[in-house]
Amino acid sequence: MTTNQLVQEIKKKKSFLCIGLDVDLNKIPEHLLQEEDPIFAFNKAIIDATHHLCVAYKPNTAFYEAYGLKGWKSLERTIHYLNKNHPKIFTIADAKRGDIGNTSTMYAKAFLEDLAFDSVTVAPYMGKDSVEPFLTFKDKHTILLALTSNQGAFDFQTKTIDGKELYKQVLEISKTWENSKNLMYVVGATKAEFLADIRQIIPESFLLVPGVGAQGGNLQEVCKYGMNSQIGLLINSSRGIIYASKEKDFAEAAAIKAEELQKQMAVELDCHSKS
Ligand SMILES: O=C(O)c1cc(=O)[nH]c(=O)n1[C@@H]1O[C@H](COP(=O)(O)O)[C@@H](O)[C@H]1O
Repeated sequence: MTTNQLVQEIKKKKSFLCIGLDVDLNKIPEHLLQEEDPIFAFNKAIIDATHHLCVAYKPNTAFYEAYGLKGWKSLERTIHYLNKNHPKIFTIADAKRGDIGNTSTMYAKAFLEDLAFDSVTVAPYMGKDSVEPFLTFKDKHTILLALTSNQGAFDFQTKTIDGKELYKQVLEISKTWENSKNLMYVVGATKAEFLADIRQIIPESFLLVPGVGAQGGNLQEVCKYGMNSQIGLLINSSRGIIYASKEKDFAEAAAIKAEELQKQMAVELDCHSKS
């Protein structure tokens, strides 16, 4: 999917919501455990109930890899279901990969070619040659970790090296890489106060912003400092939506939570279009 297509969908649905499909078998309704593939059954119900409210889904691959081959099969079924039934929805493999060049090429093939996600999250720590293989795929996107939502972000990312914070160097240096137009960046919603500075460096890029809901990030703050002329934001919530209920009404409860966020986003989009 191109960035333009994503922007069109955001405007059409009045939503820049990304729903995180982080499925934990201990947290899903018990009746689903009788299904042949409980993870896919859960995801399908969540997708069927929420697809009109969001523009992206983000399965975090850890939640699938944890269940071995069965988990990988559930991930494959989920992405196939999305690509077949909702081709205009942006898909993110949250895999946080990155390695020496030839290995990164294989990671990129796994997520962008074989599973056919629109994008994959990548760690920048190993540098240019570890990220560039992901950037060669046409109309696919590499979402680079810039300033993450967790407390550990202050261990390295905000440290000053050669007179500048490390996360700012990630943003500046990655902009110079080949096919950098295919880059998006992760900035945690819990770090909204950094967004004004971040927008100085990457005014045009899309940001994936996790951390609203369970981690306490504030949607309005993120919009105030993070929105650009093309909206430029995908705000993710995982647990806050998908585990709204552990009963048979889990999908309806998820839709209610998703709609709450979508409505707040519609207000932000209205204000933005008038300003
Ligand atoms: O790359 C991510 O998506 C990510 C980056 C980050 O800085 N913080 C963060 O929470 N995430 C992911 O976003 C999701 C957040 O989930 P909830 O806290 O349940 O909404 C999880 O899949 C995290 O792995």
